[in-house]
Amino acid sequence: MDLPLLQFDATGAGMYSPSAPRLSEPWPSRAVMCFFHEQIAALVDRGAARLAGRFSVEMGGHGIYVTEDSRGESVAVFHPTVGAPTAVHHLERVVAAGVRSVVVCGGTGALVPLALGHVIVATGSIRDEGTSFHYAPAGSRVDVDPEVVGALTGLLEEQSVPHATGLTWTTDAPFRETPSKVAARRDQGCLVVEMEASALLAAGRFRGVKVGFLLYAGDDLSGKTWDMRNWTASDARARLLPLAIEASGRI
Ligand SMILES: O=P(O)(O)O[C@H]1O[C@H](CO)[C@@H](O)[C@H]1O
Ligand SMILES: O=c1cc[nH]c(=O)[nH]1
Repeated sequence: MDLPLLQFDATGAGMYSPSAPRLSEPWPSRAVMCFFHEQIAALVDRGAARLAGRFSVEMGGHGIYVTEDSRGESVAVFHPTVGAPTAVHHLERVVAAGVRSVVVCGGTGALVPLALGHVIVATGSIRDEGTSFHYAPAGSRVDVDPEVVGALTGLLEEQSVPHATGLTWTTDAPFRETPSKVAARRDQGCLVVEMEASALLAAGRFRGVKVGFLLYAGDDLSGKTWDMRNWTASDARARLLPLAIEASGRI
């Protein structure tokens, strides 16, 4: 089949390259991609993070914040918008700025019975999106670096945070999560579904950057019918952002 997505070009450089967003202070070498707008706002409200720059207006003009971990080291925090192409666009821009390790904290749909808010450390992802195919040869799966998984689970164990480890299904089309696809991904070993992980992993590897994921179980797709579980109000979000900030110094 003459599918353009199968024509990965391993050697070609892009005709143009990502540029670094300007910051009002030096760019940290670590970042947290946080999908929880309200938790970034809360961090700023309590004076723990400051606005230091913005992404371009075309990409939504999201703020780029700088905070510190428990050792006083700087970490950039930003929302990467929803979906693989724009998440990777934001990753490319921060890598151009010198970021070398990224922890993603986000929500997912549970494909297996998992309590709302249960934390999942992704060990890899099924590539059911298009963006990763521009960064890695065609294949069904991309794995997280086992050392990154170990660093994240180590932190969670230290802090007594119950968690599961396993695969995530990254889809471009959340409204096409059909019962048979859910069953097929579950049979492949996926615990959860989200929209960015495999693309971020492939792009991170292509650029030589470490990427890890602290996710939580949100809405429930493990039964016969979908249960929203009011998942975007889960208190896991407030717990995950500080853990991700700390974890970015461990991967
Ligand atoms: O709630 P967040 O963490 O954005 O993550 C999941 O939810 C969004 C889809 O509703 C996608 O971004 C998906 O990855
Ligand atoms: O991508 C996603 C995220 C949460 N829940 C879903 O069903 N899909």
